[in-house]
Amino acid sequence: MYTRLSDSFIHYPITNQNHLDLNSMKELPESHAWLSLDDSPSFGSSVPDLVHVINLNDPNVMTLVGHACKTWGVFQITNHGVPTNLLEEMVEASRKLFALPIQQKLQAARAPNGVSGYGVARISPFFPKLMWSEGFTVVGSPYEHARKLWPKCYTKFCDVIEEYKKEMNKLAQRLMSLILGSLGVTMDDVKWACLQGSSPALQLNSYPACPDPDRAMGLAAHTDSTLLTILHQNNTSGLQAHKEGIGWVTVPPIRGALVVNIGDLLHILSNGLYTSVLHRAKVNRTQHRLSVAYLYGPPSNIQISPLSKLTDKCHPPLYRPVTWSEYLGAKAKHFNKALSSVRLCAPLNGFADANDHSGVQVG
Ligand SMILES: O=C(O)CCC(=O)C(=O)O
Ligand SMILES: [Fe+2]
Repeated sequence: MYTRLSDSFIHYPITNQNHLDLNSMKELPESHAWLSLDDSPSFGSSVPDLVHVINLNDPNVMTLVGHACKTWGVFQITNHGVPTNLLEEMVEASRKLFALPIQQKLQAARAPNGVSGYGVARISPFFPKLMWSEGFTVVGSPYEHARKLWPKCYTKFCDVIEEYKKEMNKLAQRLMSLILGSLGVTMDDVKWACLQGSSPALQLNSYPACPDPDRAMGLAAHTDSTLLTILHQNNTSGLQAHKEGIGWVTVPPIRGALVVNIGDLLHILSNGLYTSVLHRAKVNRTQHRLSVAYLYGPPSNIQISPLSKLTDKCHPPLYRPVTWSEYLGAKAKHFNKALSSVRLCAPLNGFADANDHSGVQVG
């Protein structure tokens, strides 16, 4: 069994990475033209209750966070303490990276069965069409790949990445403490929660302006294989979350706010009480959209299983213990059925795991 994050995809290489230079395309190629974007939302005649915006200084913050985790699995946060200039510097560093010529970016290409480097979305093999996006993943130190991008001046990029990871780690731990608190559990009950996440990943996403955005998909529907993800969507609309009974809802960018997604591992940890949110990114005709996702998980040697405080005779554990990298492997193999693949007992309704989203059209 692999416990190192970098080994997660060793058996699941992406063999056919089609590296088109999207920035130079005047038309949408057939390879990127999606037949159905499942846009049939949305709110009918009633006004939906929108993705919550939570002020982290609110005296009621724990209750608000718990409610958002239960009902949506996604929320936005303000007063999060991450300096604005660091958020801006991170976006500028990404902009510089994605503005490099494609041949240069390919110098730092992710190995077919690796996790770090430049490449297409890891979920691409599950879809018949390609996505209108490019990505750069950092697990561990960014130096090796950054040196290939900028042989002489990679230090600034690496410094920004390291500083960003440091700040995000602080914030992720604060959020974990609130989330656990809202479940009636303390950080002391979950010893590993106070430790540094194993090797949290940073995912830089680039969605160039698209000549035919209604038929293109930036990042197809998926849940994150994390405990939680902190997303900076840089004032450009594109992120949508799916809510049962409502459909796809845009998570509007709010200046200075960050988006928090609940991931599959938190769904497991909470024994299904908190929902991992299905989300996707759309593209637009005029703006190049950049986003930065901080993917936070448990330390690599820790097996995640439903918290014992949340289980009893009437609420048996629904999932078997699984490490982060083992779960990433399950995701690479089963994609939207990964949760079912680690499920111990069938849901009471006899259907597939509600959080597997098998019934939602993800393509
Ligand atoms: O770009 C976005 O808004 C979403 C990115 C995302 O979902 C991811 O990186 O996992
Ligand atoms: Fe995501």
